[in-house]
Amino acid sequence: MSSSSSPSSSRPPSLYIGLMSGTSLDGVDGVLADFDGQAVSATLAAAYVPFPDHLRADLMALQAAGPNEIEREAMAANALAVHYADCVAQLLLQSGKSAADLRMVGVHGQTIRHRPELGFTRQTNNPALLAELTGIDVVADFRSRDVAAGGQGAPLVPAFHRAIFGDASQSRVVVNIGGIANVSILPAGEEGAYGFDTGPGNALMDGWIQLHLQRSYDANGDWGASGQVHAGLLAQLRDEAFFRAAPPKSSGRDLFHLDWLQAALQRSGQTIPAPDVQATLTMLTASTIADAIVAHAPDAGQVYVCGGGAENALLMRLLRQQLQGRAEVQSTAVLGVAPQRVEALAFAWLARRFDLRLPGNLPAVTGARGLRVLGALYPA
Ligand SMILES: Nc1ncnc2c1ncn2[C@@H]1O[C@H](COP(=O)(O)OP(=O)(O)OP(=O)(O)O)[C@@H](O)[C@H]1O
Ligand SMILES: CC(=O)N[C@H]1[C@@H]2OC[C@@H](O2)[C@@H](O)[C@@H]1O[C@H](C)C(=O)O
Repeated sequence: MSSSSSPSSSRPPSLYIGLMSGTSLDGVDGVLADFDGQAVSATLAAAYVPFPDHLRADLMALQAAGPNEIEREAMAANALAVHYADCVAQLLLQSGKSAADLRMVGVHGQTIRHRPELGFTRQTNNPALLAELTGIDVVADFRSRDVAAGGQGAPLVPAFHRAIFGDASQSRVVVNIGGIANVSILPAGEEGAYGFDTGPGNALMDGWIQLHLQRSYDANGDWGASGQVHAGLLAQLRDEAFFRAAPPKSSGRDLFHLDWLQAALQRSGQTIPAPDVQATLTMLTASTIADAIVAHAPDAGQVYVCGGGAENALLMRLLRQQLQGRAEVQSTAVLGVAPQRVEALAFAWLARRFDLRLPGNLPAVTGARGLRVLGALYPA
């Protein structure tokens, strides 16, 4: 991938925006990318719009059952669309493009419930409002069709990781550490990409530091680094059926939330200092990712990390420690894509797939009955 100027005017518009707001609930990451055929040819702009505290709190409250949910969800969806539109405006400004130059916006929405075993996953959003506010065609709801075909609807990024990070001669693993973590296993060559959610990424660490220090995340992992990993608590946390389950598997805040942690703390029967709990949660994320790699990609020598977790120095150190002698662990930045841009770029890529009516899922990853075109169109 390279950075380049505007596309040739002799070919049809090939500019897409991807917007991702993930399980961390921190805000929306956006990119504006150009495509050549099916492949990303350049990223022209990147932007991040943080959510205000009240929207974050409203979205957090929607992760579990509560009163008047329908209205609260609808209002949160409207507020989200306004922030998405703000992100689109920033991307247009940065790149010097106008809405008319754009082909589509691919927007993930905000996961507020993920229950594929019940036949649904819900990414709340108001794509009609986003189309109205931006004047650009919007593609949304990328997960439902895969779930309708019997799949998990997640993770979706392995197909994109294969397209952008796959290598002809080297086996690679890409790890996305957002609120939840997922791995993509990319054997050398074009075939056989595989992947699944490994469990918590930053979500529990974020929740714990918020509870104790009222900070939204543990910058650099400094607070965790001031504590000691508690072996007993780590064992309690790792004794979760999800970690032992065979793929296909996906997860969310439906399972990994603060009450899940509090229950394990109670079972441990001890009062553990808060920084030690943070150190233990960081080790939980690192060790469950490493276990997944060792079990499913023992020969992959190169591990590339993306998502906000790549910024957590303690987490990266623990992951390197866990994989020492097996794999080199680096950020996707060394492959030319900043770690915080990867997921947003994935949704620009999924919008392009939709536009070309090409499948976006990998049945081997999600467990769907077959390849499916993902997304629904809201014309400008
Ligand atoms: N400097 C930093 N130090 C430590 N952690 C960081 C730093 N910057 C970001 N993070 C972590 O990354 C998180 C955001 O990551 P990201 O944007 O990948 O999440 P997301 O889009 O919600 O992901 P997903 O959809 O994959 O769950 C923050 O909540 C925080 O925990
Ligand atoms: C249901 C849902 O929103 N899942 C997210 C979440 O965040 C990380 C992990 O869990 C992954 O399964 C997925 O996101 C990425 C973008 C994916 O679909 O690949």
